[in-house]
Amino acid sequence: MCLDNLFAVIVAAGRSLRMGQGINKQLLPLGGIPVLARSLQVFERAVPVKGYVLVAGRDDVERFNNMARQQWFCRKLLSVVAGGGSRQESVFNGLLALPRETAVVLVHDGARPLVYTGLVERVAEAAARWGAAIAAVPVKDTVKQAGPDEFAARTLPRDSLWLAQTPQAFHYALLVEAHQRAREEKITATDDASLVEAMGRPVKLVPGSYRNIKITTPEDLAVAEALLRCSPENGSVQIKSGSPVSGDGSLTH
Ligand SMILES: Nc1ccn([C@@H]2O[C@H](COP(=O)(O)OP(=O)(O)OP(=O)(O)O)[C@@H](O)[C@H]2O)c(=O)n1
Ligand SMILES: C[C@](O)(CO)[C@H](O)COP(=O)(O)O
Repeated sequence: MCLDNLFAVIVAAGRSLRMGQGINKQLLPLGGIPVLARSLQVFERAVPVKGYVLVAGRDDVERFNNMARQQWFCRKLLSVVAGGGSRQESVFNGLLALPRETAVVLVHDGARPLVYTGLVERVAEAAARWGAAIAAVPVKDTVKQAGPDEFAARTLPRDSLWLAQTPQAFHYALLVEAHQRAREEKITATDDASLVEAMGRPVKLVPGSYRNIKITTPEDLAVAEALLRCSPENGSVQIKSGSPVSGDGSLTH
């Protein structure tokens, strides 16, 4: 599938509970620019992206729309819609607001402001080719699965573990179907790729960047500030030796 009709959904309708009481992390300054503004600017600069829908908290729709258009000069912004009680619901609301001609859709967390155009484009290209693709990075720590009372029940084989990031990209019809089936079958997930996997469809892993962190707790903002002051724009991970790598450089899993 070609990338002629590539659109995006940027989700920013969460409650920022892990950041602290009464804070909207999307508007916290990062290097003097709001977190969300940084994320949106990357999609403004990503040439293949024709436009995007922003999903905001129900009480923030008008405010985010005004800021995006008047302060952040978001020319590709198609509309701002209200989110839902979960990230999954917010994504679905965004999908329904996209143009009918959408062929491939990118879904990105507004809380990941250090994303960069190269990663957006690579994930979109992989999704156009394979149907579904996500940015991901290899796990660096050893991961334990907890049993009851927080005793380590199992150590997971680190070589096969990746941390999913966003953007995540899909053939539009596939992602809409995955969300619709999840609603019917009461499947909930913390990322969109899980819903596609639940349909038995493969999801390509595209090497992301350890810089592409999600601003979740206060420490993340401090890390992001430090990252802004150092390391290159696109710190893509080096593909691990021995990982199955397909011709386009993305990884199978
Ligand atoms: N109902 C929701 C929940 C999350 N998100 C968005 O999904 C991204 C990832 O979610 P997360 O980092 O968990 O954000 P919050 O839900 O705001 O964080 P918390 O769980 O700490 O409240 C964020 O950009 C967030 O705004 C959303 O649009 N709608
Ligand atoms: C989609 C995601 O960013 C992939 O790592 C993550 O699952 C979002 O989780 P959150 O709890 O909604 O932040």
